[in-house]
Amino acid sequence: MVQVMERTRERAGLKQTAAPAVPDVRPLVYDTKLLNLWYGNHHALKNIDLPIRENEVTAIIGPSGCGKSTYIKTLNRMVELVDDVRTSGEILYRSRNIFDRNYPVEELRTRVGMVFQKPNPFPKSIYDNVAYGPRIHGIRNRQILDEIVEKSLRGAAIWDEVKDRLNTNAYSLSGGQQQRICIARALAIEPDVILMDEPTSALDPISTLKVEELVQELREDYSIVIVTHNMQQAARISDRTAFFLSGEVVEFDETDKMFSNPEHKRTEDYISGRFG
Ligand SMILES: Nc1ncnc2c1ncn2[C@@H]1O[C@H](COP(=O)(O)OP(=O)(O)OP(=O)(O)O)[C@@H](O)[C@H]1O
Repeated sequence: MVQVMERTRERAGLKQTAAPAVPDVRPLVYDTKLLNLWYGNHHALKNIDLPIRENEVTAIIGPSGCGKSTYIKTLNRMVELVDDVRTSGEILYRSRNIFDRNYPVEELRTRVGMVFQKPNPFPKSIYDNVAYGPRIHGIRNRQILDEIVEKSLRGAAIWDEVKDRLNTNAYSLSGGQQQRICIARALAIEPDVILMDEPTSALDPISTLKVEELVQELREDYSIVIVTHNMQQAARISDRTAFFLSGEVVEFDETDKMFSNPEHKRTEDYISGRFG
């Protein structure tokens, strides 16, 4: 078993990049308490307890259909866009329950940006894609917008590649570049948290590497929750990992610990590739 773990870690490049031990003291951004979610009669999330801490990358892993996307979409209440969804329990964001009747969901979505599996830029120029959110929030001053666009594109590590063609349609970019434009678009609203739902699954290996490096850098300023099918990716870039199975959190721990010495047999079987 130890050998299998070692191989997983080696494949993940963990020996070179292992993050230092994660202190348990960073403030909570989210605290999920006994969260249950049903799509109609289908019980998709079961008694989820999960803390998410500031300036950390929290990875959500698990086999297809285990509830990863559902969970991440619950964090910004996007899941409510689906008909016939019911929840119980609490998700505290900065100590306030986002399910409270009078919780301002629009405000939540300005604090919590999201990047999806497939790059989904608008059919607009690179500039307009990034300026979209700030404009919605009423910023019209061109100089301020220019500054936001540049800062966001720099933050998404794509400024140098696009600075001479900001008026080009974002669709003309490669998939990997489009995904970084989408990350810049998320950064432009100055979020507190960035949710990423399999952000590299549609990208080639080089673009994947760029997005992974970017996630590492963004951790300095943001708290990141990333859903990934790719265990090596979770091992490479996250501080903590939650392993979901059939709608439950089987194990949640520091990533290094989970990948070297998992607590539960089901985690060990999954990360060593025995199922999923
Ligand atoms: N809109 C929906 N209506 C009904 N059931 C749904 C809906 N979306 C997801 N489900 C079900 O909820 C469960 C969890 O789905 P979810 O998409 O969260 O899983 P996942 O772990 O993200 O899967 P994948 O890795 O394949 O994307 C699955 O059984 C799925 O079929």
